[in-house]
Amino acid sequence: MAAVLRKLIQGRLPALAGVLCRRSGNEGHLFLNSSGSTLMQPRCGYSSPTESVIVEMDKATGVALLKLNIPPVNSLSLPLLTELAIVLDKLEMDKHCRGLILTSAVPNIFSAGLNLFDMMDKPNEHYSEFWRAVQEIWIKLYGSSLANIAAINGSSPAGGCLLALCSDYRIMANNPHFTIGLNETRLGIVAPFWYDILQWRVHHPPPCLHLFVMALVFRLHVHHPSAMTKVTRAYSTELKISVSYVKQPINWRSHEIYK
Ligand SMILES: CC/C=C\CCC/C=C/C(=O)SCCNC(=O)CCNC(=O)[C@H](O)C(C)(C)COP(=O)(O)OP(=O)(O)OC[C@H]1O[C@@H](n2cnc3c(N)ncnc32)[C@H](O)[C@@H]1OP(=O)(O)O
Repeated sequence: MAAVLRKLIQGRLPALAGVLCRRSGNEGHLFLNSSGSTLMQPRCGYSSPTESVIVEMDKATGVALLKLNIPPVNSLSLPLLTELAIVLDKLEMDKHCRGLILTSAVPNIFSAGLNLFDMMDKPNEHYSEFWRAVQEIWIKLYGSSLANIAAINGSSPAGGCLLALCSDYRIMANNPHFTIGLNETRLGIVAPFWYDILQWRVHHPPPCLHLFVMALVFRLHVHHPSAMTKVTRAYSTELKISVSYVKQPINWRSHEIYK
């Protein structure tokens, strides 16, 4: 580990971090894994062929539990990012799925962030594909129509922190040995500008909280229609504003950047 970090710090890391790659438009691969075989034979709903993302679907609640399962540290390699993207697409299209919880099957580690070996000594084409895959995960998780929660059950530096920030809610195990944050700046990696957007959302939670409150209001409305009609009307405008904040990076204006 130390040797890898030293090599990166010595400046051999290609200055590709933060470069946003254009989408290649090859979304046709969505239901194939990186080697081209079909994906996700049913196992509690879904599973990825290499089990690098374990999916346990609770049919009663419609909540899918996604466990990253690439020991030793769940580093986000191109194959893992690709499989995760495919699983997310599949869940998004499952009309029984209402939400997902992203966690880790590896003890004490949520994710070590981007795979350092995917960022060194590779041809330029690889870097393009890799950063496109990173960006895709951001778009898919943050832009998901499913409620998503990160259950951070271990250390989660850099890109691991990204996964957590992409979720609607974050819950982290209370363990002083678990770390989270942006250590990648020490390696000279500049997080892309959209990372700021994610941080902004976490540091400015009112819209998200507001949505939560609104969900409760609507629920009350269903059970006590007469009492709640006025309240619901009063909040409906606010709700629209909140939704636009919460899903801000995927509105037409910002989405255009990634076409
Ligand atoms: C931020 C999001 C926005 C945009 C993306 C751009 C910015 C993001 C950049 C990144 O994500 S860069 C990656 C930064 N990540 C790190 O620097 C993590 C470094 N790793 C650690 O801090 C620790 O390994 C640990 C995750 C806390 C786990 O510690 P532990 O003591 O349990 O394990 P150990 O250090 O012995 O590692 C075991 C094994 O795993 C290999 N390893 C660790 N991290 C990575 C990694 N990111 N990529 C590839 N491989 C990794 C490590 O080399 C060891 O392998 P070995 O046994 O063969 O030596």
